Amino acid sequence: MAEPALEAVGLRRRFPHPSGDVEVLRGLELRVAAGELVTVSGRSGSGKSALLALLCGFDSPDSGSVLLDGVPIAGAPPWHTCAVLPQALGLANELTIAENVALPLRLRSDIPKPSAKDIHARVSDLLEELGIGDLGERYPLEVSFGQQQRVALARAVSGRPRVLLTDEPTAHLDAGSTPRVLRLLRRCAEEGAAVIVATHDDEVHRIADRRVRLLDGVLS
Ligand SMILES: Nc1ncnc2c1ncn2[C@@H]1O[C@H](COP(=O)(O)OP(=O)(O)OP(=O)(O)O)[C@@H](O)[C@H]1O
Repeated sequence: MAEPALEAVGLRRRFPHPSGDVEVLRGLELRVAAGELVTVSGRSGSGKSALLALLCGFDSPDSGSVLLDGVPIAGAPPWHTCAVLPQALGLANELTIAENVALPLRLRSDIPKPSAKDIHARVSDLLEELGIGDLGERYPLEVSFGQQQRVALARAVSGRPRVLLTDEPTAHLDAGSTPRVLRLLRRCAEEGAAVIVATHDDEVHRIADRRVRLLDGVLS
């Protein structure tokens, strides 16, 4: 495999529980190369979301480390480096859908800011591609949860992140929308992102370069 873009080394994470602490991740190892799409399966409660939270720096492991391009992360990296589509979506409800998707492009400070015309074009293309091209001027709470989920995916990918982490990205979609989301995830990998998808959906596993399973706190 090529040098990993994202690497998890010996991740351990324990959570308090009324009947005693539960160690959800027990020395987990994962390496994902740039351009690779990896799906993570595992029963409900096995720790998929907990793993994604560690990989994007929202949470810290009890021991072990997460490396991006060989460098340990300290807190959450910027969106253009590592973007996340969490199950809770995390859209800004006071911004329109188009403004939400434009955020990573507007906030990026490491390169010259794209022009308003380029931002508009990127946002429109993504919304169109995901079948929600007519919703840009609405607010997140004025559309369905499945539509919000696609908005959150568009926002995650708009800044062309090096690493894309998505949690159940097809969970609330109708049959017509799933292929659109799968095509976009695949394209992100083909454009060079390391893509990790936690999912129960066999349709998503079918587009993966590699599938790993989370069981008893480790991947196999
Ligand atoms: N912040 C937390 N505090 C306490 N327990 C937690 C916390 N986060 C996760 N857990 C526990 O860790 C375990 C794994 O949860 P997680 O949400 O990662 O599972 P999952 O595999 O993503 O499940 P699902 O497929 O249902 O989304 C669960 O037992 C959960 O209760």
